[in-house]
Amino acid sequence: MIIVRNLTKTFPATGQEVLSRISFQVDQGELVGLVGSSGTGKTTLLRCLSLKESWTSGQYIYDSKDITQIGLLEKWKQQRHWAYLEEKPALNRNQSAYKNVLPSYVPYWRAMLGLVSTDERVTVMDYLERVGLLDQALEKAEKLSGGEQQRVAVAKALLRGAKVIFADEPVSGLDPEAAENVMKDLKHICVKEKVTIICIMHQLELAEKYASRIWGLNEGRMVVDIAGRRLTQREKNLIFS
Ligand SMILES: Nc1ncnc2c1ncn2[C@@H]1O[C@H](COP(=O)(O)OP(=O)(O)OP(=O)(O)O)[C@@H](O)[C@H]1O
Repeated sequence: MIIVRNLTKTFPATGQEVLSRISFQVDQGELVGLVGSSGTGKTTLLRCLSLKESWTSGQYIYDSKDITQIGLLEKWKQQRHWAYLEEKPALNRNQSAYKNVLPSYVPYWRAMLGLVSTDERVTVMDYLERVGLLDQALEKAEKLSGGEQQRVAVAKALLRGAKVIFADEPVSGLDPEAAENVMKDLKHICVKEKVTIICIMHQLELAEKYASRIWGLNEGRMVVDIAGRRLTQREKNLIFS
């Protein structure tokens, strides 16, 4: 479970308060759709939650541990339970999906030398199957569609044992069908693997359809925090006005 109290972020260079006293609670296995107009602080919120960005103030509790009180080493260990999915996954385009995923499960040097046991190979293939990529496992990453590349990134996160995935617009740039498929995958993973996913979404309809929780940000404030469903016009006005 994640509990955040009064998260505030000011960038020292500009003095701009980008996030203002944001508080929420998220249970394990939730799929949170984070929506809001451009420049309202969605990426900054995701980066703060994944500790890629420092907090100006606030309290952060994850699995009953107060993250705001722990040292650098503990924070680094904590981050290993989390994965950050970029809009465009950083994959080795000349390597197969399988080889891209392998180092997330076995040490890099063993993956490079091919020193992989049958058990490890089966586990990696099993995870590729879970994200619907079994048939494309040996396909070079450059041959995979945008949606399939996102699935490779998800398989990597799952193999690393990620309990929380922060996804920065994972369906941006995908055609509508691919976007729906990625969202279905993410939803499936939340339910089956009990992974929590916090996902920036530009398409409100997808958030309404797939998210179990919707957060609306407006000028750095959380103006809507509701269970996933169609938003009322009033809620849309609060977020997008
Ligand atoms: N490193 C930084 N230093 C100073 N200001 C920043 C920095 N990063 C972001 N900002 C500012 O913070 C505000 C929120 O930016 P952010 O990228 O979080 O918004 P967003 O909602 O994700 O936007 P978009 O939907 O366009 O990606 C913007 O005004 C931006 O200029």
